[in-house]
Amino acid sequence: MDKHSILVCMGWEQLEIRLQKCEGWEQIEISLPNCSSLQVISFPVVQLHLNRTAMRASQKDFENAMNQVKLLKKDPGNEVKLKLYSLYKQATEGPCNMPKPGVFDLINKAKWDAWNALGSLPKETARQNYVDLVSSLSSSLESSSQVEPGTDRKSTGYETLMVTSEDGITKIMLNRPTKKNALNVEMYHEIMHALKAASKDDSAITVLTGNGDYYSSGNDLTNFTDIPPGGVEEKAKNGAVLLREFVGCFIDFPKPLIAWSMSSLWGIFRSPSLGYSIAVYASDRATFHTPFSHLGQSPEGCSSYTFPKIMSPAKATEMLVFGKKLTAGEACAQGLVTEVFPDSTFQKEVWTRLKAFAKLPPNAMRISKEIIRNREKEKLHAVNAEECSVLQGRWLSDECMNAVVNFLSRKSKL
Ligand SMILES: CCCCCCCCCCC/C=C/C(=O)SCCNC(=O)CCNC(=O)[C@H](O)C(C)(C)COP(=O)(O)OP(=O)(O)OC[C@H]1O[C@@H](n2cnc3c(N)ncnc32)[C@H](O)[C@@H]1OP(=O)(O)O
Repeated sequence: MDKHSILVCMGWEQLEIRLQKCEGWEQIEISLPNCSSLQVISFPVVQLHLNRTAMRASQKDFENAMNQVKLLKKDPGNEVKLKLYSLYKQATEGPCNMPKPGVFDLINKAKWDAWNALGSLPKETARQNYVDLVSSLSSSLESSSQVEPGTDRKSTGYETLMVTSEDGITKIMLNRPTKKNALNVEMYHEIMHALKAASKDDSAITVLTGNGDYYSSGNDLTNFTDIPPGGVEEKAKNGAVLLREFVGCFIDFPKPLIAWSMSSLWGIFRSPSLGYSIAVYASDRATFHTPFSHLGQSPEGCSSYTFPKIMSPAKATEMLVFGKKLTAGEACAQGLVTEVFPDSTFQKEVWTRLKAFAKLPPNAMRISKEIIRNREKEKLHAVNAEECSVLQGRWLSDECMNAVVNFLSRKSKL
């Protein structure tokens, strides 16, 4: 009996396949890396040949996969993009042949690390892995886009949120607790989607909150590391467009919006969710922090306009310019928070109030909100545009870059 062994890479796994001839059949033993037992499968010879041919991605498959990547509707995230980049480079140029970028060149260093980590992986295998990865991405993104646009996307339809509707209340909960609910680009888009859906659903009020010990730690600082081919200028421009649209959704949101904060709330999510909510409930252990200057940035979410109006200009300066952190009690005393409850009874107290509010006539609430906010809308959109334009410049500054590098290299925590 003839017996030989080959190693085949499928996706990220390496399989050992042993072949043995057996009267017109070939028997395959597949050894999986994390599995002690061997699986034995018998195929007719002809089928085996077909399968083995199918394992090798052709140049055409590779080119198709490259085109498919350009058509992906949803950002697959930095980690996947780095994998795609490294496999592409390995498949087209072989092992990493670039000098290692400097420590401050975050993006190119991440790319270099990813490519270098592939070592001497053969070009053909890298090509196959690239094709497999793109194919798995296309199918997972297709299945997530099968959700009907405009229909009520429940928790499972979102990657970064949990959205539920009951008792006339739509609850949008940020759901990246391991990252302290930092807002990555996907979360910005999903929040906008969830707000648009909530504005049309049959609930009377909408509640915003966060899962875990942080309501939100603000903008995900790794958003600054994923630089497109157009460079940092293009990144900053896209960031300003995204931020303007994001804040615009809060300005235009028609229903009563209630922020429910049991925990710390930082930066970007704090300004719109406090500035435009008609009520903000906080547990007595919640804190509120806008470290814009610490990060070399400037106010957003219309806070440069709404905070001095809600608080006093002097108190707003302490918060927005000097980054003073407020306790729930202080924020309540200054009008940013509606009411503070002891942590132990917070859920019960707030939920009781929300259920009662949700029974009020929804149209009356919507119209009342409109009349309170409408004459400010134009002004808010103008302030939003101005803040985004100033921030676009700040994102290109050394002050901002250094602050982000310090956080990412764990030199500073605010
Ligand atoms: C050009 C870019 C375009 C972008 C798109 C638009 C952007 C609009 C931006 C508008 C301006 C926004 C301003 C702000 O939001 S300012 C606020 C920014 N936030 C911060 O500075 C907070 C940073 N985080 C911390 O200081 C600490 O994490 C924190 C005190 C919040 C908690 O500390 P703790 O010790 O309890 O927990 P860890 O630090 O271990 O955190 C756990 C993991 O979570 C990650 N994390 C937390 N916060 C962030 C964040 N904001 N961005 C990225 N990652 C975050 C942290 O790294 C840990 O991850 P690992 O477990 O993987 O290490």
